[in-house]
Amino acid sequence: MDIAIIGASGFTGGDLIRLLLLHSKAEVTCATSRSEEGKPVSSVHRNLKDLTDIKFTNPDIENLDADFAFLAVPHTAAMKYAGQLKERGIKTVDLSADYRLSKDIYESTYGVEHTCYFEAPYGLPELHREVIKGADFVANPGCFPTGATLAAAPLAKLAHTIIYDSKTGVSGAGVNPSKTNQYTNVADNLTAYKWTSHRHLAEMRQEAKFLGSSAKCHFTPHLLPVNRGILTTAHILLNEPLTQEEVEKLYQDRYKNEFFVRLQNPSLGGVRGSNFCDIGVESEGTRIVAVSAIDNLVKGASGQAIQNMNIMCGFEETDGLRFGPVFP
Ligand SMILES: NC(=O)C1=CN([C@@H]2O[C@H](COP(=O)(O)OP(=O)(O)OC[C@H]3O[C@@H](n4cnc5c(N)ncnc54)[C@H](OP(=O)(O)O)[C@@H]3O)[C@@H](O)[C@H]2O)C=CC1
Ligand SMILES: CC(=O)N[C@@H](CCC(=O)OP(=O)(O)O)C(=O)O
Repeated sequence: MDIAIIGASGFTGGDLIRLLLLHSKAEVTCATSRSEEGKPVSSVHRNLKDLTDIKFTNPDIENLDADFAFLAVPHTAAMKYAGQLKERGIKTVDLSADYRLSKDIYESTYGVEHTCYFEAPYGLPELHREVIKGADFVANPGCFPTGATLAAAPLAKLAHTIIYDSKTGVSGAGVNPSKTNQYTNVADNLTAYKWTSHRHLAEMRQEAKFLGSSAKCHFTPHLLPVNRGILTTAHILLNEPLTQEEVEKLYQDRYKNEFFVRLQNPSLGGVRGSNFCDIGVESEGTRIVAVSAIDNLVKGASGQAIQNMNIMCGFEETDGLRFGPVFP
């Protein structure tokens, strides 16, 4: 199956190419970048030298010759390509935020008009696998909402409040340098940002609601001086207390058939480079602390996008993704 990656010179585009090298049925035949047009992919993604010989091209959906596409471009750019891909019948996973929310919530959260809106399944397979199966366009979740929602899902319905406290690696900010992600701000440092107003809160609330929860959700992200990974501590405040045994059973039951969710003490090093989400949970009666760890570029983006492609195309769900994290 021929794959096109729109926005292939960025961090998620690079990881899509790297991961798809391992896929048994997919081959990347088109990788776009406007700024790197004509250059070999491996001259930008140097980790891929001698592993791919394709060159960057300009995005041109009208003449695109591919069976499947990934949109790995910033939000608001994705909506410029999505309609055309749909019209051309090219199945697509969009890694941006453009199709994750309802139109009105998207517009109020992102402060822009959505010029090409249609509904798409929210691509968190552990919650939405059945609707992803029949879809031709899937909205890949945000990195923070992936780790946060998986951490709280087994208890969401029983909670009155959920507080997500996340620490993220810097690659979450994309490849372009900025004041926030420059070395002097990040190295040897730890800061909170968008303390009460991060745009991913809308996704977390949407998914809590989907799980039948009426809990109030809150979220504060922190920038950590590492390249990859998100560790989320979810404080789940319950109406009625649960024992440690009861809580563990709820998590085991919920995730017993989920290959990419592992119940063990989570750490960034324990999932780095892989599509796993590791979750640990501890009860303090009416306060349950659930901690999750993901690699933001893999389960938080490109790996989950391939997991969604596998489900959409009827492939083995773990194809291209069945490998261990890099540790130490
Ligand atoms: N980084 C992460 O951890 C995560 C990212 N995401 C989302 O995935 C998407 C990609 O993220 P990331 O790889 O980090 O972003 P980067 O900024 O690293 O890369 C963006 C890519 O999109 C291309 N691009 C930018 N603007 C346009 C445009 N208007 N039209 C066509 N191509 C464009 C760029 O190349 P060029 O400008 O040369 O064309 C580049 O290849 C974003 O929507 C991001 O929010 C989601 C989850 C996690
Ligand atoms: C460190 C950092 O800046 N992280 C980004 C993560 C967002 C992201 O990548 O998710 P989207 O797909 O919704 O853009 C942020 O906090 O905005």
